[in-house]
Amino acid sequence: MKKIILLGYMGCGKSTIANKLSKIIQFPFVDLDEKIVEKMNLSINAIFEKHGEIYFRKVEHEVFIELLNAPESCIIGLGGGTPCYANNHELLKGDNVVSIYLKASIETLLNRLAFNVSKRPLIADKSPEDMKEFIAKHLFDRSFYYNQAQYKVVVDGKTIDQTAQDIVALLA
Ligand SMILES: Nc1ncnc2c1ncn2[C@@H]1O[C@H](COP(=O)(O)OP(=O)(O)OP(=O)(O)O)[C@@H](O)[C@H]1O
Ligand SMILES: O=C(O)C1=C[C@@H](O)[C@@H](O)[C@H](O)C1
Ligand SMILES: [Mg+2]
Repeated sequence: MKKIILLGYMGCGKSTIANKLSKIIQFPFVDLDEKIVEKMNLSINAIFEKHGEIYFRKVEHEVFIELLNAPESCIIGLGGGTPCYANNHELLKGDNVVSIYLKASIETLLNRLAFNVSKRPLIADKSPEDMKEFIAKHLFDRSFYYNQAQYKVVVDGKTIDQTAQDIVALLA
């Protein structure tokens, strides 16, 4: 049983790359955010609105543990904040775990998030002018946790296929 964990900031491409990788290595892909939505029967936005972020982080931790303990091999796409709360970063080095930080520059993140903020409650209210500064600070705060991953793959300027192939090479 092997768990391949993709982590990184919102918009770095965790879900997109995990979907691609899943087709190449024939491991199922499980998206932690989607599992949380399924379990709570609420959107991520609605969980934040109704219950608040602290509650979201508690559920996120529980669902992450459930996925790690599931018997089958799979690719797990974490939420952008998962490694930064509830000591989840300590779970990135466990037995049978391969954790990979998809590292994106602020410019790449801005481009990829530009038309996609509404489903991401932490940035939904940011104006385009404020976004760059917010991401720069947030990424700085979170980098310590992201850097706890076993591997780092830089995604800037790469196609989805190239990043997926970089990961395949790591896993070989
Ligand atoms: N080369 C690329 N690699 C990955 N994603 C890309 C690439 N080029 C464009 N994208 C786009 O970037 C956007 C963000 O990707 P994605 O939703 O997979 O990020 P994420 O890390 O899962 O974000 P979140 O943490 O918010 O779930 C998507 O719209 C995706 O299509
Ligand atoms: O970066 C974050 O803290 C988040 C990222 C998303 O994947 C969701 O897990 C949620 O919107 C919080
Ligand atoms: Mg995602």
